[in-house]
Amino acid sequence: MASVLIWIATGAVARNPLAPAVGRTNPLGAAARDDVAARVDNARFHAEETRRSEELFFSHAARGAGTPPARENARAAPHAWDVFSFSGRADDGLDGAPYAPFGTADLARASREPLFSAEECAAVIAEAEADPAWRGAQPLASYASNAPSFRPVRELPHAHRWFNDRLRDTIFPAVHAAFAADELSPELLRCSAASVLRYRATAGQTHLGVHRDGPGVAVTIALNAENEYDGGGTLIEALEPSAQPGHRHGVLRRPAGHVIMHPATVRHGGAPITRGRRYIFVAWLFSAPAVPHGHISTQRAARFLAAALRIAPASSSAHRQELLGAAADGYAEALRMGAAELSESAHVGLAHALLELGRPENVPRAEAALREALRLAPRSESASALLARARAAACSGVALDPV
Ligand SMILES: O=C(O)CCC(=O)C(=O)O
Ligand SMILES: [Fe+2]
Repeated sequence: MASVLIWIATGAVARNPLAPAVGRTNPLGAAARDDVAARVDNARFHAEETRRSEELFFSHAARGAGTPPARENARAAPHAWDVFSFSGRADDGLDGAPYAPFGTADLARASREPLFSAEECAAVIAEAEADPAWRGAQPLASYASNAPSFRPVRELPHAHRWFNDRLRDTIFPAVHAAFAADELSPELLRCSAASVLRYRATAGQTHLGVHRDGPGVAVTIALNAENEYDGGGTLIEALEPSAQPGHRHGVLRRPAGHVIMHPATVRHGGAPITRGRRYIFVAWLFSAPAVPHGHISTQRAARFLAAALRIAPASSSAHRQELLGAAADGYAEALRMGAAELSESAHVGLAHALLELGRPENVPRAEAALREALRLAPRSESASALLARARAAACSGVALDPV
C-alpha cells in the first residue's frame, strides 16, 4: 500500500480515526457529515493526538513555565547539514513541489557531523535487543512485506528517557535550525511516535517500500556503523534522478550518530540491505497548531476501506457495501480538505472504494481519480494496478470482479 498514508511499524497513527464514533449505535452514522462537522471532528482528534503525544514525549508545553532550560541547545547548534532540494518541476510527479511549511530546499537534510555518540546509539540497540519482543510490520501493507521489525521507544525505559532529553536539547532545535520555518519552532514541535527499527538480511527483513508518513518531519538516526551492513539507507524517491551530490541513486546513508530528516510526506523508503543488520531510530514530529485536515480525513476513510476489505466480497454483505460507501464519501471529504496537497492517497483510496463497490457507473470516476493520483505520483504501484483493473472493468462493461 505504498501510496496510502499508513505509518507502519510505528504506531504514528496509533489512534483510530473512528474513535469519535465509538459508542454510537451505528458507527457509520458519522460517515456522511458536512465539512463543518468534519473540521470540528478533525480538530478534536488532533487535539487528542497532541495531548497524547505530550503525555508520552517531551514537549515545551508540558515542561511548565519557569523550568530552567537545562542543557538547552547544548548539542543542537550549529550543525552543518547537506541540503537536498525539490526539483521544482511540479509535473515530474516525484515530489516536484514542497508542502507547507517546507520550501523548495526542504526535500531532505543529512547531518555532516554526528549529533549523537556511538556509545549512546549502542545503548539504545542493547536495550532493544535485551528483550526479544520485536514486532513485525502490518502484514496488510504491501510495501511492508520485507519490512524491518521494530520496537516502540515507549517500551524501552532507558531509551525513552534518553530520547526525551534529546528531543529537548538536540532534536527539536536541530529541526528548527535545519528547516527554518516558524511552524517548526521547538515550542510548537511535538513527537507523535518513535521506534527503533532493525533490518536483518538473514531474516529477509531487508527493506521498506516507498511510502509517505506524516505530515510533519521524519527524523532518522543511524544507530550502528555503516560497515555492519551492505546496502541500506533512506531512499528519497525524488532524489533518484537528481544530480545533487551526497546521495547514491536517491539513497542517503550515514555513519552511526548521524541524522537524516525530511518532510514525512515525501515519498521515501528503506533501501534494501544485502548483508548484516541496520538499526535506525525513527521519530515523527509535527507542529501542534496545524490541524492536518486532509490527512486526518484520509486516515478515517482508510479505516472504513480496510474494514470493508476484511469482509469477503462473495458474501455480498450489505455491511461491506455500507463501509465502502462510507470510505468513498470519506475520501471525497479528504480531497475537499486538501488531502491531494500532501499525497495521492485520497485519490487512490477513492478509486479503490468505488471499484470495490462493483457498479459500472462508478468506473469513470474511479479512472479519473487514478489519473490524478498518477499525475501526483507516477510511480505509485497501487494507482497503476487499480487503473489497469478499472480499464479492464470498463472494457468488459459488466460488474467488477472482486480482487
Ligand atoms: O530505513 C529508513 O531509513 C526509512 C524508514 C522509514 O521510512 C519508516 O520507518 O517509516
Ligand atoms: Fe517512513
